[in-house]
Amino acid sequence: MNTRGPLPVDLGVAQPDLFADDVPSVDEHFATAHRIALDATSWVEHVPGWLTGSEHLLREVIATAGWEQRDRWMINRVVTEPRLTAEFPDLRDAPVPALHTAAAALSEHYGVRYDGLWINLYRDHHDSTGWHGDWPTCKRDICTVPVLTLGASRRFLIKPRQGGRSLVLTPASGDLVVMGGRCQRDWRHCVPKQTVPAGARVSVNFSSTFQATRENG
Ligand SMILES: O=C(O)CCC(=O)C(=O)O
Ligand SMILES: [Fe+2]
Repeated sequence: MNTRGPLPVDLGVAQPDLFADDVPSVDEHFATAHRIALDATSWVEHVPGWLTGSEHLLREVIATAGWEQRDRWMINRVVTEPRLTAEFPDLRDAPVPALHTAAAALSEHYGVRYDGLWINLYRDHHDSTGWHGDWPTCKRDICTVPVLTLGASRRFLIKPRQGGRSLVLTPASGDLVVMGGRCQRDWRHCVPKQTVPAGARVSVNFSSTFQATRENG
């Protein structure tokens, strides 16, 4: 069961027009990109400060995305997800022009046509995403998944599917984290709850119909 409607919490964010001179823009050259090889076939890339004007974009996305509180079955009980979600399987339905520009720049750079969005809102430090590999957005062995952070910095962990040490990234507002190669098959990622208070964080996950489709149809 999903419920859609006005934002159920007051996140204390100002209206977008107060930041009208802070127009979001992305670095089409990905000049700060730093790629980490996780193993021979998986990698994660951190692009600090990829988007400028992220506070403006955060407020715009929070105000316009149309958030859902989703529930899901966990074995034998229904659990309310500890975050809000806005999903745009067709990018053309996404309300914020800067996200269209960002998708175009990512498509050009990574050679994947990003034509959809999946947006999470972590209202505060109690919100989280558990360990997972992305599905159904990645049904191919090799997928490139860009995730843009807006707002609070939170820890983003990635560890081998079989278990083992986690790599920790702490993307700040405007940073991009990109998972590539066999990451969604062989690795798991999460954004854990934390005791240290944090304000609102939005993560924009760029999806592609191509990657969400199995190799053999
Ligand atoms: O919030 C993040 O940085 C990651 C979100 C995520 O992994 C997902 O929604 O699949
Ligand atoms: Fe994910």
